[in-house]
Amino acid sequence: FSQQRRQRNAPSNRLQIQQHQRTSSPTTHSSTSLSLNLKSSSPPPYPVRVTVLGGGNFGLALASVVAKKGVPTTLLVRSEDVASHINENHRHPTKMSDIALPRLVRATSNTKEALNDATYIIHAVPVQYTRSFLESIKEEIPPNVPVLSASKGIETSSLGFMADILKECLGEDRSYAFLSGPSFAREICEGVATAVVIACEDLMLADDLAELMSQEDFLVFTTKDVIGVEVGGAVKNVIAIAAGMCEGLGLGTNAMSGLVTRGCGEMRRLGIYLGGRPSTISGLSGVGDTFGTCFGPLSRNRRFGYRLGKGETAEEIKASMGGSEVAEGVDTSIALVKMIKEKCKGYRLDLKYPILFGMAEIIEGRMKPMEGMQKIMNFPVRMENYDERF
Ligand SMILES: NC(=O)C1=CN([C@@H]2O[C@H](COP(=O)(O)OP(=O)(O)OC[C@H]3O[C@@H](n4cnc5c(N)ncnc54)[C@H](O)[C@@H]3O)[C@@H](O)[C@H]2O)C=CC1
Ligand SMILES: O=C(CO)COP(=O)(O)O
Repeated sequence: FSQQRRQRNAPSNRLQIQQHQRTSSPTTHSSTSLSLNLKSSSPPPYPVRVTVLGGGNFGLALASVVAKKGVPTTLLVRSEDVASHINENHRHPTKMSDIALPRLVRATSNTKEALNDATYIIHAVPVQYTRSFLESIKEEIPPNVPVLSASKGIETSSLGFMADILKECLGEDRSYAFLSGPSFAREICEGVATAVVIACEDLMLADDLAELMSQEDFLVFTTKDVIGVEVGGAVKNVIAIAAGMCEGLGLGTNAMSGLVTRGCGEMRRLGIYLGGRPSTISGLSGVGDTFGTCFGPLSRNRRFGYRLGKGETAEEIKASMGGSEVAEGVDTSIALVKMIKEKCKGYRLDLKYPILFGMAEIIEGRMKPMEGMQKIMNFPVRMENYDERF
């Protein structure tokens, strides 16, 4: 990565970001919101420009984070009208439109203009659209520019994680990093304290990105465990659908807590099987994000599950969302089960991953939500943790 940075005329020393109190106030910070007041920093001491791919809620949030550090940030959106609206009004016309974006966020629908001088690219396009989107713009993406992905899930067509899709679309030689953790776009934009983790095999790049984004209210940890982080981000959305469904069915706190805990057990089992670390699964991107998504009010996946529990079908709910918002857990649930069958060896995988398999059946309409819950609850007596046997 140092070599890549030199190629982009940046100094080869690590980012030396001075820390001082932020002078500007967050955009629409409510007086009751918790701010950690930890730190703030000036922009990096050499020219950095960040391009964010994806004008959805999370693209807007991450563009705001970077711009608040004083870094010019370009948001690539698909519609020229949306770009003009953002540039004129400093807010998105429909997504979190009550929230003002920092002035350093500029939007464009012109791919070349967005990408030609990018130092870093942040990818926040939903997983299932990622491949076609990247294929359509990849000629304009300069070589060597590192990509930080913020998307969570598994592609239904390839059964790959974001790391696989990115390498297939943009090449094995480029550096990739992955941001995850409990981080709802709206709370980030409101300046409410948020902690995330950035995973990258190259810890120097993870550190640089963490320093680029860290500020008061946005705390960034790093790890080398890419697979652990990606498993957590994908599986927690499926667990969130299950948690929402539990609530929609009118089940209580005991049932929901039991289900979420057992779901985290399946996440841990899969993560370890695929080469992730148990500590990553119990960290921000695994259990941490599961807490936020299952028990907080903001999750779209949880809302999706709630409606399933109330009797709507997955197709009806998807149709009502109209493609303007994603609940990544829906497609990921189907992909997860196929991927487990393909990659994990063993007999009766459905007994090893009863919640993940059960949720896929419910989402595909092969089992009713209450039937699925009963199946999950009626398991024979066994030890709580399989690792206790060793
Ligand atoms: N919204 C949030 O709070 C968080 C979202 N994420 C992740 O970020 C990723 C992006 O999610 P959001 O920004 O919330 O999306 P969103 O639900 O706000 O919007 C979906 C976006 O997808 C874009 N889109 C639709 N069809 C497309 C296509 N064919 N090609 C390119 N783009 C297309 C639309 O422009 C739309 O803005 C997801 O993987 C999500 O799991 C991660 C953490 C928090
Ligand atoms: O990943 C998220 C928060 O960390 C967002 O979750 P939802 O997509 O369910 O809203």
